[in-house]
Amino acid sequence: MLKILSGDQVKELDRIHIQNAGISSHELMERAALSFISWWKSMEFPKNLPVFVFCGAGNNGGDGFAIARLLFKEGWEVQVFRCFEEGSVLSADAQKNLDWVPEGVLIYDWKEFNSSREGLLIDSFLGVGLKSPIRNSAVPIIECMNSFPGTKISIDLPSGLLADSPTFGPRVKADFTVTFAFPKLALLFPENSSFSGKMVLADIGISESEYASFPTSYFFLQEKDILSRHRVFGQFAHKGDFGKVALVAGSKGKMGAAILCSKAALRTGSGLVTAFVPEDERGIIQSAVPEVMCEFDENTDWNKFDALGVGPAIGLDKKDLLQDILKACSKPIVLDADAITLIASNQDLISLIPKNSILTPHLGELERLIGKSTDHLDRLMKVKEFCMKWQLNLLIKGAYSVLSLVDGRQLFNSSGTQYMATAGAGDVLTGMLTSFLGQGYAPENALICGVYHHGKAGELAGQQNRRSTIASDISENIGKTYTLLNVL
Ligand SMILES: NC(=O)C1=CN([C@@H]2O[C@H](COP(=O)(O)OP(=O)(O)OC[C@H]3O[C@@H](n4cnc5c(N)ncnc54)[C@H](OP(=O)(O)O)[C@@H]3O)[C@@H](O)[C@H]2O)[C@@H](O)CC1
Ligand SMILES: [K+]
Repeated sequence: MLKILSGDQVKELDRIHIQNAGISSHELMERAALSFISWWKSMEFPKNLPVFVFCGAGNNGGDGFAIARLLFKEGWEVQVFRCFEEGSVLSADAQKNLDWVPEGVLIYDWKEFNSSREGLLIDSFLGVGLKSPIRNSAVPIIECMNSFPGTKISIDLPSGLLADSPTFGPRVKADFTVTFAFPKLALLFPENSSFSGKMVLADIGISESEYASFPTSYFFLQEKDILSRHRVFGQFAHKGDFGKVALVAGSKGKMGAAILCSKAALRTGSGLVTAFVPEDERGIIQSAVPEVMCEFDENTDWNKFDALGVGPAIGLDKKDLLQDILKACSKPIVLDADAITLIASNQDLISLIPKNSILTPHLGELERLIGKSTDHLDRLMKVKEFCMKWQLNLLIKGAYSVLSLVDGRQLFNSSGTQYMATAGAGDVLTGMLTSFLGQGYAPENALICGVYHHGKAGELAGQQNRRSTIASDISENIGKTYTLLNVL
């Protein structure tokens, strides 16, 4: 898993890599520029548009000068806009790349920029070197870039955005941010999404082993991390191996939640799925999902199941049932929706939750559970504390959902799409997580596989249906995610 380092650690990582690879810092900058160019080519921007590159005096600006040179070589009309006084001292690598800007690329002062021209703007003014809110003298430069209505692409970070803490001052509003080596933490904060635009991760050839000595609790979960987390089932596997799970879900008028999570558990691979639903409502689920069995006796032996998912639409009058389940269960379980609201308003229940269980609140439920947060960083810290204190796993849902683990690690998921913001998507996830637990996955792996495949299934559904995606479409695409990732 890719470590997410702090802006301060970048220089040290550079130093280690430069030493290991036997290259100069200027060569590393060239790699960054080349990596950017390969993304640029994949975008197929209209070639008739001129490119305006805003460059600062540090290494972020150095990237910009190199990119200007490489784009010019590719046949683009390129203009550079200097974001520093003429005669300023530049970083050594930026100066070298400035010296290498070919004659065909005209260099102007940023004040000469005409924002009403059509073109593509590259923001290479400030990157991870920014450690405090920008100086007053830099504000008009940011405003100038933001007055440009065309596509804006930020290099490494939108200028003005701090790499890993909340930012309040002016910053560039980018359509894309092409960030090097690892995602900068601030690019994953929901409050920055309108500034960072779509994040693109550009590889600059630093291997994960070079990150080994860097302490961090933040990680970025990618497709290549998933397959090894899966269990393999052979030819002789039987229903029992795929697990017997129960879902406590649904109530009068909200039986859809029970249907969605049960079906998702089946689609994820569970051998046997039992739904605990109100007896009067059983007809709905039994005709919608004939593969699901129903039970109604709340005094059942909950430990006869390999895994349990509790909460979707059970109603807030089920505290006693929830308490009985928590007291009875010896294995980790999945808790969602109404179960979390009940726990939030009866906090004495928290200590009854089996260790290593998985909680999947939406933001409203999370706030009820741990209190209000001032921003995402504050939320991350509060959740980490909660998970470590109670030895629980918790998912913060949203773009780049955060998988907060019992040991304090927090993993940002990279799969998913905005089209998953639809009723019942969370019920599908509960079914998937419960299914993986029931298939014998350790809770950490169940959470990682469940969240990643859920996001991937949502992406596939979103590609076909865009905003008409409904939760059932996510479920119907779970199988395709297994094919895509080659999970047997
Ligand atoms: N491994 C990687 O990831 C690689 C990283 N690389 C790239 O290097 C970038 C980091 O470069 P960096 O360290 O030179 O800093 P950078 O962002 O250019 O900022 C320095 C400039 O900001 C200015 N400035 C400072 N504070 C300010 C303020 N409050 N308000 C206004 N201005 C302020 C400061 O001015 P000064 O204080 O010196 O007067 C100076 O001019 C990184 O983001 C990536 O793009 C690649 O090239 C290679 C591989
Ligand atoms: K930038």
